[in-house]
Amino acid sequence: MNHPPLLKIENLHFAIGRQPILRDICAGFAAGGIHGIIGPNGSGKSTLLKNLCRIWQPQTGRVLIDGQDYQRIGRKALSRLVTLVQQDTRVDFSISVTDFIAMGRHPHLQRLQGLRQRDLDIVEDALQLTETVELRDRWVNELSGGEGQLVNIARALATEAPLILLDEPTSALDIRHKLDIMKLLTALRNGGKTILISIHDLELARRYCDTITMLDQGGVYFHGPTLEAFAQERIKEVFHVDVEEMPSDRGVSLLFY
Ligand SMILES: Nc1ncnc2c1ncn2[C@@H]1O[C@H](COP(=O)(O)OP(=O)(O)OP(=O)(O)O)[C@@H](O)[C@H]1O
Repeated sequence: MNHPPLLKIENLHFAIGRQPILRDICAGFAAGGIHGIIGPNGSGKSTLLKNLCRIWQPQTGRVLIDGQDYQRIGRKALSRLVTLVQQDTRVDFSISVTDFIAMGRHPHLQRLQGLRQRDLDIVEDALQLTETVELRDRWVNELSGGEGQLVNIARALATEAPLILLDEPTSALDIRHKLDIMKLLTALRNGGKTILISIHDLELARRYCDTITMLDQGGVYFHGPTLEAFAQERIKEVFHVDVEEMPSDRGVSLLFY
């Protein structure tokens, strides 16, 4: 991966009230990669993702998307560049899967404009890519956690945003659905998307992410290639556990103790 960074974070500080949550975050994320954000509970992963799509705004520092300061980008245009798949997929209103995914087209439409054929085609593609075609007429609020997560990703795809942020998309899923999501993200990366994923499962992170950003107490402890991230001393210092890499024919598994 030798692409220039699609996303650059410069000296980002974020506080809630007087409580500093993120401090002096600096990082660059190359286009066309899966970038893992890891760190203990409360280290700031979700808060960082929310700052990167302007749900929350940093008090100081800059976020550059494709070289442009995101504060200078209008809300709709920003939604066409970056989209967040939140952790909680539940909605408290009845909406069909197809209509929910079609909401991803809103940044491309004028106010009160209906969906055009191109929008319907993109929704169809998102259903196909996420293998959710069979769910299309179901109510979103009646889906299982795994189904809901796929539909959420389909909505993100419908935005056509090149930058997709995912907040712990695998945490509530069984092992098969976890692997399905990671394989889907790999396919999207191979298709050119840039993906930032906060993830607790360190084994999945090691296997599927191209780079790792390790947060500790609101700061960046490590930012670089995945294989370097999992050095014993780093894991020990940030997660306070020991780790041993166990190589096998199928890759490397991690033993924590
Ligand atoms: N709305 C809020 N108001 C006040 N403090 C908050 C709010 N949201 C998050 N925080 C605090 O910010 C810090 C970082 O939280 P955040 O959810 O970003 O961490 P995280 O790394 O995603 O955690 P986890 O792995 O448990 O999901 C925590 O100390 C949390 O208590």
